Amino acid sequence: MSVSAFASPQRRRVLVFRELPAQQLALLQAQYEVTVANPRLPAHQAAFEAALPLAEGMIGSSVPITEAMLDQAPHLKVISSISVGVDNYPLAALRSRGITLCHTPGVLTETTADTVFALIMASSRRLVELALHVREGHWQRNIDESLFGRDVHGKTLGILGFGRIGQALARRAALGFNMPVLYHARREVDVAQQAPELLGRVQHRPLDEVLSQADIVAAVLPLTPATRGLMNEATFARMKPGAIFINGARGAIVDEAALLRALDSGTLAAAGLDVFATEPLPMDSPLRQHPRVTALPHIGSATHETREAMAAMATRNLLKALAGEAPEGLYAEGPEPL
Ligand SMILES: NC(=O)C1=CN([C@@H]2O[C@H](COP(=O)(O)OP(=O)(O)OC[C@H]3O[C@@H](n4cnc5c(N)ncnc54)[C@H](OP(=O)(O)O)[C@@H]3O)[C@@H](O)[C@H]2O)C=CC1
Ligand SMILES: O=CC(=O)O
Repeated sequence: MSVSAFASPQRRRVLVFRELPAQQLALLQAQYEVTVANPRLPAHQAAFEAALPLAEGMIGSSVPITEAMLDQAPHLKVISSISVGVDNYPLAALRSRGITLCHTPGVLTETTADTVFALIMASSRRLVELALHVREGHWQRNIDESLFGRDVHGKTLGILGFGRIGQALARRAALGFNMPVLYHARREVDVAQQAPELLGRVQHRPLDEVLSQADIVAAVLPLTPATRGLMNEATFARMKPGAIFINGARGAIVDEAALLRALDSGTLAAAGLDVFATEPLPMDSPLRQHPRVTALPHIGSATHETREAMAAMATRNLLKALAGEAPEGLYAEGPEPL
């Protein structure tokens, strides 16, 4: 991505802080003066900072937007995130400054649930480890039980967070793999209304019960002050010995040192992780090389179809909100609605 600006003093300005497909960029350029600059790239930092003072709209993802940045952007009206998660944004500061936040719920739900289920399969059946066994030339005779995995079908799945992605994951597990599902969320979902196909197949339970009864626990809830560090020494200790932990939410909901201890002590048989406290995962993180960790580079929604749909929705959101109309992906809730 190159830093680009198309200057004209009369037009309203938009700052694109992450790559946007050409078609979406063209839609923005048709109406606005557009600067493309990702502040995570050293070569773009100056352009990003130079664009803030006149920007009325911003669109992008994977960049923590700070109050200091908002201080530099007195004309900012809308931020359109190319993500469903909004943990990169200072929600209270946006609210107090009257800046609209948009995100992309829904369009990535099924793809992300696919990824989380793939991590469940990979961790339980040791797919990455065994594929490497073949690739590295170790398959000289039939494998013995030291390389056997664990069944997924019929096992109890615990889901932390039972919104769009949690329910899509539950459908895969309950309807496809005959798995009883226990879920933890602050509110019980009206399954008959919201997901009738899951009636009788999912149960709302307190966190402790989900952790102590599930064979596999998968996290798909937002990162908020209440969920930061939710999985720690004490909560991992409540899990069944030999259980599997999957994180498809955000890295910071997990105390990674406690996760490593749970793996090394045998409390956990394996972990499948799409997200990490620091991304990209640092080269010296023990999670990179751990034999019982399947680590993915935050690819929950990373298919061609879904990333295009997210970029298109985020662009529509930005254009509508800047035009004073109601965007479909308006982020309306605060971080802690209860
Ligand atoms: N790995 C990846 O690439 C991706 C990760 N994600 C992550 O997944 C998250 C969920 O997305 P989505 O399903 O669309 O979101 P939803 O808002 O539809 O669902 C969130 C769920 O989490 C529950 N929840 C919220 N706060 C708490 C809490 N403190 N304790 C327990 N449960 C809580 C909510 O229920 P209630 O409010 O009743 O508690 C709800 O069931 C995103 O915020 C994002 O962080 C999303 C897409 C891709
Ligand atoms: O992590 C991805 C998101 O959309 O949130």
